[in-house]
Amino acid sequence: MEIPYTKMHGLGNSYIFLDLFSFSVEESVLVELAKKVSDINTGIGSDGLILIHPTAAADVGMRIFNKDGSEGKNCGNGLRCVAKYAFENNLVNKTQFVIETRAGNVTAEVFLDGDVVEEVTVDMGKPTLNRRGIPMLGNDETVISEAFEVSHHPLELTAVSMGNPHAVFFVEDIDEAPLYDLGPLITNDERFPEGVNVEFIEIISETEMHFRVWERGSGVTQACGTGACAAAVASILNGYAQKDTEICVHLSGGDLFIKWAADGRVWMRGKAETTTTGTFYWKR
Ligand SMILES: N[C@H](CCC[C@H](N)C(=O)O)C(=O)O
Repeated sequence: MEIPYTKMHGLGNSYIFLDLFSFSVEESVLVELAKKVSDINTGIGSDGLILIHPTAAADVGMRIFNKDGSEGKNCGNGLRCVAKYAFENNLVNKTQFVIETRAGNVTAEVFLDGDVVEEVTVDMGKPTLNRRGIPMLGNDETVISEAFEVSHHPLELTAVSMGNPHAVFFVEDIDEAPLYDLGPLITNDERFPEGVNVEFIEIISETEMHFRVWERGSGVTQACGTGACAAAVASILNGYAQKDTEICVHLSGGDLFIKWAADGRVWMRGKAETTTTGTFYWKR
């Protein structure tokens, strides 16, 4: 099977993109294909697979599959790449358009340098904060700096969904964050029935933070756009930052700018880059 693809990344969070406006792939092979293309040795190498597909519900649709083949419902870095791809490949003929995700529709706006998309802003919509909406076991309250012990480590959890679940923890020193020790335990913790993306945050100021992530289904990645949104929301919920102010989130792969507006909607601004295009020869 010869599969045309484009590899793109948002701050080093890379995906293999398939353009289903001009190519079709069977639903039944997607999980296996996501694992295959993500593998650096026998595939292409990425944090997962993203489909850009036609949809009656929006200008373009996006589906994201993690490195382990599991399907996520949203992907901030992926959305900025989809917006860049859609504009540069004439899937849309405007600079502001709607992208359908499994978590609902979002609006993206591309900003050009010549005829190349340099930066993308996405209105990510409103976060979900009640436990059942995360989803997380327990009463249907919000989870803000709640005691959360894992493997005898006492932590304080703030839970936020951006259409996908995030467990946010604040640490004094980001370089001491227990990302590799506790990330894999928390992501599969039974208190999160659908698993969870795990973020460790070091607050620098009201408008700046350091950020590391263990992603559900992909492990440690260079960046996570929905995670950065969740981190900004969590920092405001805990009184470390303010609404209506752009917060610079320093991820391993670069900076994202997040604002939780007074109307409750979360805005994400950042770059998206094309790495390469090619053909993946898949011997099933
Ligand atoms: N890297 C993505 C998030 C992937 C989320 C996925 N790991 C899941 O929710 O299962 C981002 O930039 O938002």
